[in-house]
Amino acid sequence: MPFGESGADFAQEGRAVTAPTAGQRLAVAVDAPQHSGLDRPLDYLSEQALAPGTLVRVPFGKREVLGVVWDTGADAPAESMALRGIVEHFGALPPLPAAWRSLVEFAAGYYQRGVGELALAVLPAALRDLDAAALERRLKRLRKKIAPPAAPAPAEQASLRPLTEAQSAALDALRAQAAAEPPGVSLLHGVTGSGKTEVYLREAQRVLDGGRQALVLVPEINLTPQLEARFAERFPNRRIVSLHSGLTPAQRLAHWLQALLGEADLVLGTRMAVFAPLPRLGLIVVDEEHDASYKQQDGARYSARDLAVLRGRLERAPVILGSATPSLETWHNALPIADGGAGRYRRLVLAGRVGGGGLPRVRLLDMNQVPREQQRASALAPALMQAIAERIARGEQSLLLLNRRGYSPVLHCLDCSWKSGCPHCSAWRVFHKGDRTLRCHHCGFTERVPRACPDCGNADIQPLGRGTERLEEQLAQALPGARVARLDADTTRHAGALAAGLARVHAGEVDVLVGTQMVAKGHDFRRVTLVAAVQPDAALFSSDFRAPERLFALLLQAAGRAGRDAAHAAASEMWVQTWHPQHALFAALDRHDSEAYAHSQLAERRQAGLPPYAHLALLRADARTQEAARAWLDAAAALGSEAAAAAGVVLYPSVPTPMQRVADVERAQLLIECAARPPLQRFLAGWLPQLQGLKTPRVMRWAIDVDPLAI
Ligand SMILES: Nc1ncnc2c1ncn2[C@@H]1O[C@H](COP(=O)(O)OP(=O)(O)OP(=O)(O)O)[C@@H](O)[C@H]1O
Ligand SMILES: [Zn+2]
Repeated sequence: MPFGESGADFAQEGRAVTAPTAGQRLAVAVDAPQHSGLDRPLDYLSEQALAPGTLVRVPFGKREVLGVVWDTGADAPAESMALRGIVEHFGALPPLPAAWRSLVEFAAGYYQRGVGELALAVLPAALRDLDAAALERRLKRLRKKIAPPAAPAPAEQASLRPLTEAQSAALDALRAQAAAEPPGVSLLHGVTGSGKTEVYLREAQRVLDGGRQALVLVPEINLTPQLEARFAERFPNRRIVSLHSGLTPAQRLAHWLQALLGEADLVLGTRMAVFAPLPRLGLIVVDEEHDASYKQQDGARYSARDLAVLRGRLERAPVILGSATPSLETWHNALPIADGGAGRYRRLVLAGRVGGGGLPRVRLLDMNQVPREQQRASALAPALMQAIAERIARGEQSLLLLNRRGYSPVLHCLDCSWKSGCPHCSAWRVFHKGDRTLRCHHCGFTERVPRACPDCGNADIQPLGRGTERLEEQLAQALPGARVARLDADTTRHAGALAAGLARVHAGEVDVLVGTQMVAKGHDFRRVTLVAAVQPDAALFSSDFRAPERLFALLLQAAGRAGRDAAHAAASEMWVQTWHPQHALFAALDRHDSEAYAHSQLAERRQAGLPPYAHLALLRADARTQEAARAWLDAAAALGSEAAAAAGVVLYPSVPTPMQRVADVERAQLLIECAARPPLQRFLAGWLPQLQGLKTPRVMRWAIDVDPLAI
């Protein structure tokens, strides 16, 4: 359907008036928080019959707000005369599809939010500021701006390069899967550089050729501009829109409208895009499905990966979860029941790299063997520095991963015990040498570096530990003439800086790239032959049970940036500087064996009764004092203890969160655990509304996090 016509079908000439005397009764979802008593859709009257999914403006208290017609009643009975009328409806837009409403309804129930709260949170914010007339004007402008796409060229297919055998096999399986009823979920488990993206592209092609829409989710779109470019290049005659938080409100609205109107063929976006309304949805891809950024960390704390799977089921669309290092949840789901798994997904394997190059050789550098003075003098052991110098001499690139930005994580006084703490958080303030500041990475509190120790006046205050800024400086000193670049949140603050930095690496204008995890993900670097993890040990002993899983994924991803050009693969290496070279995680890394590592981790999780063998939720409380937060959680636990016991749900004692104080707010949490999901869900649904009645300190906030990623 050409763009120019699509809106017109839905236009209604009349507008509903504010106070109808009779009419249709509508349940309208509006933004009202869970457990406010108004968290179910509210009843209104409309003179005109409106379909569920229609966007409306309704009076709410003293305001007029955006709402979504959720249900429609029969003709309004007499007593409903007291109901307020809607203000108007957005007749120029088609109603949001039923599957969209089902998705929101499920997500609200599962993550314990109000339906309206979630529905409105996932609609573009710009919609709230528009009335129906303004929206119509927007649509007109949009239609003018966007020329109808040229007909897809049939020649596209011809110029494609041949698939590898593994890619063909995976595609055959995916096609069989897509034709099945229901199509189900496939895990595309492909080592780094195995050509997963090509598989997504071919599947997207099939779906677009069939007149359907494709939804492709990526962890962080800004980190991988290359991926967007690849889709644009492959489908020059298709309309591709993106949805992510980097867009202006107007852009986001325009892209969302094109998705809803069926005008966008392919939506490429971050987690929020899982809620993009797509009337012709035919495929969902979740790239790097293990990535933690699929979990929303505030408001409705949903997992876009999990919702993508649900959405596929609701809309009978095949779902592809792609990763070189699948999450343990996904592993479990992809493991046959006979092998102790859940047998829900089908696993497709791309075992080798495109072009037949091998994966980089892993070299564990035992830091215990490095003399003290050398450790103090440089972040990199001499052998590693030497290896980098050799790369430079050969015209190859090296990539150094250090997950800490700034110059040093803390400053300290050599005389007294002063350290650069944050007065507002339980954290150190990081020394940034570039602008000579101490900055808190949690609350943002920033000050000039003091000239002398604030406690004892000693002028000798020194950086302790190393961040990316310091590593960059040391490399520049140790490798005179080398072109060293750094990519982290500090150097990429300005729009376009990251893309420009990556472009320089791709163009071969950089010899050594230093960066945080943003350099490890997804990039198809062609000249990198050495990757080094400078200081990965901290995660080995974290209190968070998921930390090793995340570290393993990060290191394997990082290793995957080396030797992607088969010509250089044989000489490519992944160095790891560690104090614990015997650790099982490194042994698995050494063999690039994500399968064995996943199995051993799953066995540990099973024994410890942790996800995916148990289901968790976290109740969090923020208050002025730790006592107040804990007292509230304890009262909440007391309220729920009987029902919990009856349901087989365990309520653990309240504890301070690992980062206890942020911006002068004390934080505590209470872990909730159950062996099965449904009783946990039922318990939460019964318990949380009761918490509304608890006596709450004046300054306090609480929130529930279902399937928390970090505990
Ligand atoms: N059939 C093919 N023939 C030739 N080159 C290919 C083929 N498929 C993919 N490639 C190329 O191989 C490289 C690796 O592919 P791609 O980036 O898709 O791998 P990936 O599995 O997504 O990797 P990662 O998980 O590391 O991001 C790319 O440069 C891509 O263009
Ligand atoms: Zn702070």
